Amino acid sequence: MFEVCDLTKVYPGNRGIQGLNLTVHPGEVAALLGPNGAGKTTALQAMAGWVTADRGEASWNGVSVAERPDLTKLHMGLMIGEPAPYGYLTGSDYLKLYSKLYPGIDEARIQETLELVGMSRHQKIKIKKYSTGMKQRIELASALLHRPKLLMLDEPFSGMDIEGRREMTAMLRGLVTETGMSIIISSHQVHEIEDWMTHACIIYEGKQVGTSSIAQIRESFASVEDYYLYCTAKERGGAA
Ligand SMILES: Nc1ncnc2c1ncn2[C@@H]1O[C@H](COP(=O)(O)OP(=O)(O)OP(=O)(O)O)[C@@H](O)[C@H]1O
Repeated sequence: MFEVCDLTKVYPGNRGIQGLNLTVHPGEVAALLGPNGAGKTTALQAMAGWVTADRGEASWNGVSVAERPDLTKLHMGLMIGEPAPYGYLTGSDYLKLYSKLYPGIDEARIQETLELVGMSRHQKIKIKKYSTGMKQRIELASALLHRPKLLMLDEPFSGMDIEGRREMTAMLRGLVTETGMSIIISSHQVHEIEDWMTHACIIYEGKQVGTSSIAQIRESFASVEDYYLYCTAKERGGAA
């Protein structure tokens, strides 16, 4: 189980994320939703231990991510920030480089993972020649290489075409169902993840302004988008 308690990272100008609380159990998919600049990426970076939190913590089965990255990172797959930054490497070489971070990843695992993200036939091409969608697929492969129990994804499909988005969401849904992997995902495309997220966490101007299970949302709202609009309008003081 992944737990986030009062997680806070504030940048000059009072921007960032403040007082985030979230619990994600095996097989759950939590969506971070919010407008541009709301603090979703900062929240993911703080949860992953990529930036030092000012306050609060994230923990995996009770072990602090910040204090014991050696224990917790083995269970986490991260796709945050620019995808596949080493343009001079081929796709397969990029995954080989990543494989050194984890024990027991052999060539068969690399090939299986390339297959999962639909990049087998492009693996010998240099990343600098990839489209944005292909870079995102390779980055997703690097996050899945060690078969993490928790995947953190920041706008993972933003550069993908319609087929790519469909293929990757179907693949991830399959992994969640088959392996109990959990996911924390930020996306502006609510409809793409609406039917497989289990929780929505709405972030607005660095604050968590709503968190609810899909079952609860469906009791009162026609869609997650309506819930999102309700939470953000309420925060602006515009909701009834
Ligand atoms: N390293 C940094 N130094 C200073 N300010 C930062 C830094 N990183 C993020 N911020 C600021 O924190 C705020 C939240 O940024 P963040 O990238 O987390 O938002 P976001 O919700 O992911 O936005 P988007 O949907 O556009 O990706 C923004 O105002 C941003 O300018």
